[in-house]
Amino acid sequence: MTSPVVIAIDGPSGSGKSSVSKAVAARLGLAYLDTGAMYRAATVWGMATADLADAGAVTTAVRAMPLVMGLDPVAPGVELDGKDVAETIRTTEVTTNVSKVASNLDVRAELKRLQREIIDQESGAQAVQSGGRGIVAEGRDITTVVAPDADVRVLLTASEEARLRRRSLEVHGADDASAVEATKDQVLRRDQDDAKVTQFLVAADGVVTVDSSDLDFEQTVDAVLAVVTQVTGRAVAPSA
Ligand SMILES: Nc1ncnc2c1ncn2[C@@H]1O[C@H](COP(=O)(O)OP(=O)(O)O)[C@@H](O)[C@H]1O
Ligand SMILES: Nc1ccn([C@H]2C[C@H](O)[C@@H](COP(=O)(O)OP(=O)(O)O)O2)c(=O)n1
Repeated sequence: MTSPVVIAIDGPSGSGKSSVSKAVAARLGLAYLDTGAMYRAATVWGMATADLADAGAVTTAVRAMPLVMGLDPVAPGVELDGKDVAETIRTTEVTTNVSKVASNLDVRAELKRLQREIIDQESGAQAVQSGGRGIVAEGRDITTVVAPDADVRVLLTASEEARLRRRSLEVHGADDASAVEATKDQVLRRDQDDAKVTQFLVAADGVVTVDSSDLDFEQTVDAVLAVVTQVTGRAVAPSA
């Protein structure tokens, strides 16, 4: 039996972190943690119970946030106060506001603590006992701050053009000039704001860069799986 593995994946908006990480976790039979979903849930909770302009009140709210993260890569799920908020956390209003909450360093400390707890639970002694195989965690600071000791660390990048086109297709169902323009705030402005508190544009020492600009989705998943095999020696089961 192989010991549990921790795979950390960071990258900018639209680089494919969430979709690729889910596919990698599913292929390897690992748990999946979407840390961006935790910042989004913190934003929903902050908007519902505090004033987002009041950093102290948001911190207090997030410390008491009744959040449950689903770790199944096929159906991850996010629950806040017993309610499924998987769709709410992806609304434009939340996307527009999330960087405000993510730039609060006390909120970051609290979410990092929760993220480490989940990663330990899926990769530590408890996981070995329960037959857990490990976890893929993705976000902006997983390779550098949350899990710098991860077995595999990947920075997933893509050109600005490719990222805008993908997000535009996803959100507006089109990638013509006006759809791409309407996506810029969600991608470029947000990356600019996020880059003030996290370092996800350049790979840190020991982090392998996978550039997906000219790869399709399956090729990107294969490229990340190849890094996993190269770094850990784990063979990847062929897809069904
Ligand atoms: N290599 C790729 N080629 C084309 N489209 C991709 C690729 N990787 C991801 N996508 C698509 O781009 C969109 C954004 O991907 P997502 O995983 O949400 O990015 P991120 O989590 O980095 O913001 C999704 O619709 C996804 O299916
Ligand atoms: N580890 C993380 C993950 C996300 N964030 C912040 C930055 C992002 O704007 C938000 C939402 O992250 P998410 O991964 O859902 O963003 P995408 O829309 O997939 O690009 O959370 C962070 O600061 N640190």
